[in-house]
Amino acid sequence: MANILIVEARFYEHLNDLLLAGARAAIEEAGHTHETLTVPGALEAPAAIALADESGDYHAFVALGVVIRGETYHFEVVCNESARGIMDLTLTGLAIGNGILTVENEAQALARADPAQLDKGGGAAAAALAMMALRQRYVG
Ligand SMILES: Nc1c(NC[C@H](O)[C@H](O)[C@H](O)CO)[nH]c(=O)[nH]c1=O
Ligand SMILES: CC(=O)[C@@H](O)COP(=O)(O)O
Repeated sequence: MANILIVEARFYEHLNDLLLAGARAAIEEAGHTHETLTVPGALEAPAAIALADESGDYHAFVALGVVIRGETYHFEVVCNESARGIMDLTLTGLAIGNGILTVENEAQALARADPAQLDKGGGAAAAALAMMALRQRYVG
């Protein structure tokens, strides 16, 4: 049994609740345990994962959140830098599934966050578990 940390960037309460439900269901279905850490936004997710990894308590990580385009360039910064930060961590060997949605509007977010629809939270958890298995195979 593995212990998975879900790091949620809680910018939109109702959308994060859906993403969390999907991710938790996928982890429990696979027979693992999970904890949840909440940060203000997607830009804080990579650092939270890096800090939590220092504990040695987690076998994999799932990043969840929703970034919806506003009026300014900040959308690109939040999307690109959170994704880059997570990707950089994966390249150091961490097993991470990225479930941070980057969308144009709330309707797109809802369709993707809802476990009964596209279930991107569950998909991110599945990706984290797949990478954890890969890490266990090659690193031990
Ligand atoms: N606009 C969204 C943000 N913005 C906040 C940043 O992620 C960050 O918390 C802030 O710049 C302070 O460092 N975050 C989201 O997750 N989603 C958004 O739509
Ligand atoms: C993705 C964002 O950071 C966005 O919510 C910010 O909105 P705005 O660009 O209108 O300030």
